[in-house]
Amino acid sequence: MFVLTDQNSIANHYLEGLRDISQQNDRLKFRRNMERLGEILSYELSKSLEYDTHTITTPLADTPSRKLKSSPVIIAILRAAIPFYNGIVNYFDQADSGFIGAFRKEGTTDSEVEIDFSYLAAPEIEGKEIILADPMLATGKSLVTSVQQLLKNGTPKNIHIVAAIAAPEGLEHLKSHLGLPYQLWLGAIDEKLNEKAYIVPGLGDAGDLSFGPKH
Ligand SMILES: O=c1cc[nH]c(=O)[nH]1
Repeated sequence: MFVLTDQNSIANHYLEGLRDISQQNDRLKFRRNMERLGEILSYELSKSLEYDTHTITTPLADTPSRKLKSSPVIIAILRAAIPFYNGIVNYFDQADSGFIGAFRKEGTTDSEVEIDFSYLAAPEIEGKEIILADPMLATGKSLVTSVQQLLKNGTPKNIHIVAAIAAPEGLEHLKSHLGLPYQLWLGAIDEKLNEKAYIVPGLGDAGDLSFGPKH
């Protein structure tokens, strides 16, 4: 498991920008900070993938260069993941992408959160490295539901779960329910979920802060 806040890096400034209520009134800045975290976590994740060495030709000479063995497939859980996804696809810029509409029903508490699954548009994933972008890993239920739906498109080789902030309850839920090999790439692990299944201290509602409140 990789956690950005374990390290001294500029990524901590971007995470602070996402969390700090005095900076949250700027939607462009919020989305850009989410995108930056997507980019930085993608870079860290990229070190775990397999590469081939091949020879390229510069204007002056031949030289060896490393190339990804195969491009991962990026899956974004709508809608909060869109800016985070943009950061990931900025780095894996030739990847196939898929989109999932899975959201929790309003008014439910942590213990009774129900996931409404409404949309899947994803490529074949058989034998592929999957990058699943879920910026706020709260209960983990929409993530597990998303993976179950994705399995209609094949069985992946490996799943990289990328989140800006995760709750311990969500990480436990993945451990007991995912049933496939996975790696975690996280901005931070926070303290807990509150009674409405929001991450505490967290940052609030990532979808609303990026795009405005839902009606
Ligand atoms: O705290 C949370 C949990 C889920 N989704 C969010 O946007 N925030």
